[in-house]
Amino acid sequence: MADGSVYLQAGKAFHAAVAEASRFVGATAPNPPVGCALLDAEGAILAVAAHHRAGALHAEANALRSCAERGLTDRIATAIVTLEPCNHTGRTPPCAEGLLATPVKTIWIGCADPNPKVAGGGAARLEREGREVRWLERELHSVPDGRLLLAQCRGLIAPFIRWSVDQRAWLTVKQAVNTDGLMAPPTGRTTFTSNAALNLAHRLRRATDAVVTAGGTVRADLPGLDVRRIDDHMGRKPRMLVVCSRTREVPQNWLTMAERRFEVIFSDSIEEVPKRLAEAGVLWGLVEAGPTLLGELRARSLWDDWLRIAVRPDGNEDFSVERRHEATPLALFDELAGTIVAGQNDFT
Ligand SMILES: NC(=O)C1=CN([C@@H]2O[C@H](COP(=O)(O)OP(=O)(O)OC[C@H]3O[C@@H](n4cnc5c(N)ncnc54)[C@H](OP(=O)(O)O)[C@@H]3O)[C@@H](O)[C@H]2O)C=CC1
Ligand SMILES: Nc1c(N[C@@H]2O[C@H](COP(=O)(O)O)[C@@H](O)[C@H]2O)[nH]c(=O)[nH]c1=O
Repeated sequence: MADGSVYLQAGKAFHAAVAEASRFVGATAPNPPVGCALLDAEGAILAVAAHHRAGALHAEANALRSCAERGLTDRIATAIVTLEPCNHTGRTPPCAEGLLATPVKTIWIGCADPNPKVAGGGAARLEREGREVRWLERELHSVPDGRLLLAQCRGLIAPFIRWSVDQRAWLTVKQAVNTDGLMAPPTGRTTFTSNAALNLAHRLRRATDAVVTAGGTVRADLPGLDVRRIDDHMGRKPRMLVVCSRTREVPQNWLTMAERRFEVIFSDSIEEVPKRLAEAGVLWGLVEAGPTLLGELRARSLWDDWLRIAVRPDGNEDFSVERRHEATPLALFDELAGTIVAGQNDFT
């Protein structure tokens, strides 16, 4: 096969693997979401699969099983993985071994595994056995949408890295701003953004492990903070956490909150919040709070990325993303990915 079509097929398969992994973002903690596509020698996709939840099969194992069930194992020529295959036995057997049990010739890897137990080991194991390992990062300009796909592969694991390396939850702030530059909705309402923006907000809720709000918003809005507006929400219910200071009184809506199974994080010091969330098992938290908490998070650089939805006087909206790291899980959302890839080096 000519190199051009190899790149075309790899790009297509990376898109499929990222899309499948994205469906399980928010369901795999404390593991990262991972996707895998297996291709035949002509570049046709034989199977696409993802890791569904901790303890369940890894993406590669799931895709291999799908091929085995249909008698297609002998046709596997290329594997596309969003994350380097593992080579250690954890809750499941090593994926590198699973791949080595097939005739796979080439393994394309989206990004290296930051887990010190894997870190380069999976790729090295495959190469030692004579299989070709190709890193998306090194062939970005040849693979169609290479930069977008790399941003998405890195975005899939960004909260996991923050959690496992820094023991902190990844915090995405979502802030809606009206034409006056203010965040308060009109009386009697809890939101003021368009359906498109609210749909995105609910997809973000579905993808995150917890929605984080604060005492002021609970008192003003008694927010639901649940996942609606999405058909394919797969029963996802992010935890709902409320940040309160110990020194102030417990929000007066406490009883209703308790019925809705809110959890309260009392925090003497706001600096502790990302760490406290990580301890509570949250890899990725979506902050939907008012200007007081947002001001505190910003002043102390306690956020990882910041999505601002600004309503313009003509009623349209501008979506902008600020980020403090090169990788961001917001790259997984179609309406934000373009801005993120365009401003690839534009982070603090
Ligand atoms: N447009 C938008 O995107 C959004 C708008 N809103 C709007 O925001 C308004 C409410 O905002 P606001 O009153 O500023 O309230 P916040 O939601 O920012 O909550 C403030 C509360 O957070 C807690 N808190 C603040 N700082 C700390 C700290 N250092 N340590 C621990 N806890 C802390 C305190 O809770 P406590 O007092 O309980 O101790 C404080 O009262 C509402 O009108 C709501 O509709 C809300 C969310 C999103
Ligand atoms: N105002 C505002 C938002 N505000 C957030 O959404 C909460 C209401 O959501 P729910 O209780 O699920 O209906 C509200 O309390 C606040 O946390 N979100 C937005 O996408 N757009 C908006 O204009």
